[in-house]
Amino acid sequence: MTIIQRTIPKAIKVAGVAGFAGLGIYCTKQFSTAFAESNEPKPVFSGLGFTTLRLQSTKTVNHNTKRLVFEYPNESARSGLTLTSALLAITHPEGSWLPTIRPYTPISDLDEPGRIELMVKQYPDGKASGYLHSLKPGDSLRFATSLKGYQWKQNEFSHAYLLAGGAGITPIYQLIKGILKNPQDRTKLTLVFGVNSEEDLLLKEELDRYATEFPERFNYIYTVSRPKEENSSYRTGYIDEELLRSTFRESTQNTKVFICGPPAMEDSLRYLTCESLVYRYASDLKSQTTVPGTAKMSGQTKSLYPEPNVLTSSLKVGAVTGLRSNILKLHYEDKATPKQRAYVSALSGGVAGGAVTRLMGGRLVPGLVVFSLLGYVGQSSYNAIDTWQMENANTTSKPFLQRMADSKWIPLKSLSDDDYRGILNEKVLSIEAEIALIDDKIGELEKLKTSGLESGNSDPAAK
Ligand SMILES: Cc1cc2nc3c(=O)[nH]c(=O)nc-3n(C[C@H](O)[C@H](O)[C@H](O)COP(=O)(O)OP(=O)(O)OC[C@H]3O[C@@H](n4cnc5c(N)ncnc54)[C@H](O)[C@@H]3O)c2cc1C
Repeated sequence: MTIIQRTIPKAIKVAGVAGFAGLGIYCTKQFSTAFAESNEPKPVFSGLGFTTLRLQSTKTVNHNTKRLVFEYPNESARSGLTLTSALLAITHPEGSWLPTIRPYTPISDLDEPGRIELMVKQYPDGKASGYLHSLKPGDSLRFATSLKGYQWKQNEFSHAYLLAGGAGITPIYQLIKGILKNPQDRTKLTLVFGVNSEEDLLLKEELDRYATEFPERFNYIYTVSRPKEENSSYRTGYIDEELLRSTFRESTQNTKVFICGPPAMEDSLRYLTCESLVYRYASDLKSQTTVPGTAKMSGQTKSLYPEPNVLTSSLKVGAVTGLRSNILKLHYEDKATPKQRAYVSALSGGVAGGAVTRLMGGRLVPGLVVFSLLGYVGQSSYNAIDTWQMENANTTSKPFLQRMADSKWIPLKSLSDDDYRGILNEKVLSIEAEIALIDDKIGELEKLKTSGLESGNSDPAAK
């Protein structure tokens, strides 16, 4: 903070703050005016903050999956979410003293007024999913802010390949629904949906309906790894390279692959790209031989949501910063010494880092220790740099050559004026001493000359 304060002139800062304030007021006014004009209530998930919704109804889909419908406080309110978004649900699993936060993707129309629907698969010993499955109509659930995934732009790609595994179909389904219901969007979609058994083909009815309604734009392939039916009508096996090679038949220009599924599936598929798969397919057709070489990661493959560690890191940074600035403001009234700042950063890092790590399913103590250390070391380094900068701000900066000469690693020495004067004085003294010696010599010679002359005059024969 200090660095910014020092480098940005006060006038610019004031103008910036005023600008932001103005923009904020303008946006708020525009926003409220728009809603006032249209008589629409404020979107339910607008901005940051918590939202508590009442569970209206539940529906069992299969042995481990349920659909949960939540109602908005105002029946004409809409979600305000965009493609693709998920909601962070705050759950309170039994026996856990800290809440557990997990993202869940709405499967209902994001513009639908009055309600929102989630589809939740329960994992064995799953904390959040177990809690959500235990909820009864009339119970309420709190949501933290919404989580934005890939920001879809209509007609950005001519064809999108969507690879979904298990409950990973929910974000992919939200995308399919949003694209197909937009009459201006002409993107073609191919879904490859991999599940364990036939009963795990979630949202199958809806997907079948879309395939019938939009035969030119939407098609799908279901693949079942452990089919229960003897003569299953579905492809058997995982989503693998062979399946993708037979699916990706189009030119790779302007196509994109989206992946959403269990971490292991995402990891194994991420390294296969649309480009490499089409290339391999084309080469195989020509030569009928296997194309050597491993597929490389490229920008054409995209996970729909940020990596969980990116999400966790952002939450941690946000929590640490918030906690730290509040302690500094409330307890120290923004007058903490550098040492106190280091302690506050360590404390905030530990508490916030530990809590977020725990909330996102990690272990509390390692999170606490690592983040308090990071907080302390980070703040101390900042303090050291800040002190160094302050000291340097008060001294005039030296030219580059002089700084080089000042370095103990360079065998040159830079001279100050006093050093230089001292050396000159030494020289003058030594010259004066030499002059004095020469004077002595001249004196002696003159003496010799006079004494020689005198003796020559009295006894010229001695010469
Ligand atoms: C952006 C996003 C959107 C999501 N949307 C949905 C959704 O709409 N519906 C839905 O049901 N889930 C969705 N999930 C997954 C969800 O957030 C939770 O991860 C899931 O419910 C498990 O949480 P838990 O607390 O019950 O399990 P945990 O207590 O964290 O884990 C219990 C056990 O289940 C295993 N497990 C946890 N998650 C998975 C997984 N994804 N695949 C395989 N095994 C797993 C763990 O390894 C562990 O053994 C989404 C995830 C993300 C990142």
